[in-house]
Amino acid sequence: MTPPRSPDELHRIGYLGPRGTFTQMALEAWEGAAGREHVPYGSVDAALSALRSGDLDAAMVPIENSVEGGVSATLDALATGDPLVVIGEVLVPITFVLCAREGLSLSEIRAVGTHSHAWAQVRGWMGENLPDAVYVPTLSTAASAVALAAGPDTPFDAGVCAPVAAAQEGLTVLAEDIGDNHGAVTRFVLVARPGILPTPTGADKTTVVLFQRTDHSGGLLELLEQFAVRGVNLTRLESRPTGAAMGSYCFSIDVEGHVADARVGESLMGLRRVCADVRFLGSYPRADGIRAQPHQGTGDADFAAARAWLDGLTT
Ligand SMILES: O=C(O)C(=O)Cc1ccccc1
Repeated sequence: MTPPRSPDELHRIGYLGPRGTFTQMALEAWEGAAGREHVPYGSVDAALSALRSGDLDAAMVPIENSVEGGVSATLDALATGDPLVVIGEVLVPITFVLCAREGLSLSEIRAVGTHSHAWAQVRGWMGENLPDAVYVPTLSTAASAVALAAGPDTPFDAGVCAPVAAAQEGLTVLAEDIGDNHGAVTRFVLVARPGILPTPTGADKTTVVLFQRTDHSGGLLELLEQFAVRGVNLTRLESRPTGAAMGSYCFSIDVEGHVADARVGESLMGLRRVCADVRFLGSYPRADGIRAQPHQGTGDADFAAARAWLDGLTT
């Protein structure tokens, strides 16, 4: 099976479903969404497995939230297993409603179902308005709405989801805009099998996962200085357990710039020398369009001039 080589060749795109999730909104907001098949999956792992096995050409998954931080299910699935690469990102503003089947009032709610990231973002509202409600995890926000609409046998009597999911399922909205942080934004990434490298735009990001050779003092500093000395700015840094042993961590990092930018490429070469493994997870245009401002001595021309100078010393 030949992997797609350009975004035009992506026909079947999966997403964390069902219909009405924030991830579906992200996929619809992606500039290349039109004219492709959008396929819902029950979990991030299911969508990424389908992508790895070739059932999908790409998948949209949540990766980071402005309030709750990284989405571990996605970070861990990308850090291990057959390689995948990020080819695009989308930012979605998040608004939650509390919904239930018709006829139920707020005071009758005993248990609330939703995605763990949604629960973390409405915890304050719940503490004030439903302090005794039990939390029941669901695989997505829309999954709670679909379950409520399907019948009375749910382990929860209300759900937290996007307004569109409550409307689609014909549920009653008991409270609107219940997020504790009204400016919350979630970042979603479009992931594909290796083979597609979006062209540099000047406003790009690169994602990598770094595995250290040994645990030693200054180990993280040693990794970060590969970026620092070349003027590469980090936009996200998270440590995640590798699962190999207690205390064994890898670092999941986003930086400004494209692997084709000399300062980023040279940083990755430096990391390749000092790390046990560097997993390249793609270079792609930034959703916010913010252009990198390389400082003096770190532009492509500076690296090329330094290389020409060195070549001149040895020829
Ligand atoms: O469950 C959803 O709707 C998702 O797309 C995942 C999610 C959950 C909470 C906030 C943002 C994204």
